[in-house]
Amino acid sequence: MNAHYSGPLDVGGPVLLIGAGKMGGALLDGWLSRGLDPKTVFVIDPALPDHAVDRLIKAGCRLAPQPGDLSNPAAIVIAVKPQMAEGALPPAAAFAGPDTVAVSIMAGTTLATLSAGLGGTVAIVRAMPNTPAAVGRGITGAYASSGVDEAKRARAETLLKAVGDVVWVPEEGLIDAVTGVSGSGPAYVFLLVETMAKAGVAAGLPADVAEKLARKTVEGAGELMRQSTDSPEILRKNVTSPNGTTAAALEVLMGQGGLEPLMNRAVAAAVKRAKELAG
Ligand SMILES: NC(=O)C1=CN([C@@H]2O[C@H](COP(=O)(O)OP(=O)(O)OC[C@H]3O[C@@H](n4cnc5c(N)ncnc54)[C@H](O)[C@@H]3O)[C@@H](O)[C@H]2O)C=CC1
Ligand SMILES: O=C(O)[C@@H]1CCC=N1
Repeated sequence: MNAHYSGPLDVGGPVLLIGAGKMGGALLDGWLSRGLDPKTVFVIDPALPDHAVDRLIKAGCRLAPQPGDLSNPAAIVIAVKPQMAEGALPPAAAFAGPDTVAVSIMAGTTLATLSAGLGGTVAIVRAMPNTPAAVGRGITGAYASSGVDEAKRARAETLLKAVGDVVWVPEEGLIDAVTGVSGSGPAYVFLLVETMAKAGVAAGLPADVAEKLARKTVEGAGELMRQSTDSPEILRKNVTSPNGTTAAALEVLMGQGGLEPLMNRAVAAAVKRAKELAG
């Protein structure tokens, strides 16, 4: 649970969510579980499956607002795929007003594109959350454009903190680096579990045992890191007996062609793709 938030969530006005898929849905769940009044939450998502629509209606959110239902909301959160931005920006522009902060979580989509699509006058925050947001343990990197005043920045932060922690970056371009490290990062960790399990099978373990060992190792190591004040480097050294088994494994992982150059290439590829998505 996020330690930085207390009291029912309130951003002083309605919130419009455009795109309620994996990330938009996780944000929405976070807002509602933190006490945001569902009657103040409007959702536009024309392709939501029926069960998701039913859930939103049961929760008390308002779907597919028409002009007249909503204007000048406190926040508009845009959570569609970057390739779908063209369809999402016109409704956002239609509902936005002088008091609105627009928060885009779309990878790659630049402030220039967002600003053009929103009519040039809307205050915009670019944010990059990650999927642990679904369990309130996300990390979001955010950048506020020059038109975002303190109150709007705080409002964006309140919405993003409902699903975890927030760090602000000083330049828009750094959002691509955030995407490469933490936005996409959960996939790297899940791949680590998959590959550890496969290596366990190669070492002779039954598949279910190997998966359990790999999964619980990453869960436990993550929790240990969370609860500890030691750096990841110290925690690693604590596992590593001189001349022992871990040292033997780390010689491979930390040697030439090991994890560091591989991770550098992986993150660089994600950053490059984010820039390509910008068009
Ligand atoms: N999945 C992830 O790990 C992360 C995703 N993101 C960003 O979040 C955004 C959404 O990604 P996901 O939630 O994974 O995708 P998703 O496909 O689960 O959700 C996108 C939703 O947008 C809806 N949609 C499409 N066109 C629309 C329109 N014109 N108006 C309203 N709704 C529309 C779709 O029906 C769908 O429910 C992307 O831009 C992605 O870059 C950011 C951080 C992490
Ligand atoms: O893969 C993607 O493009 C999105 C952005 C970060 C995580 N998922």
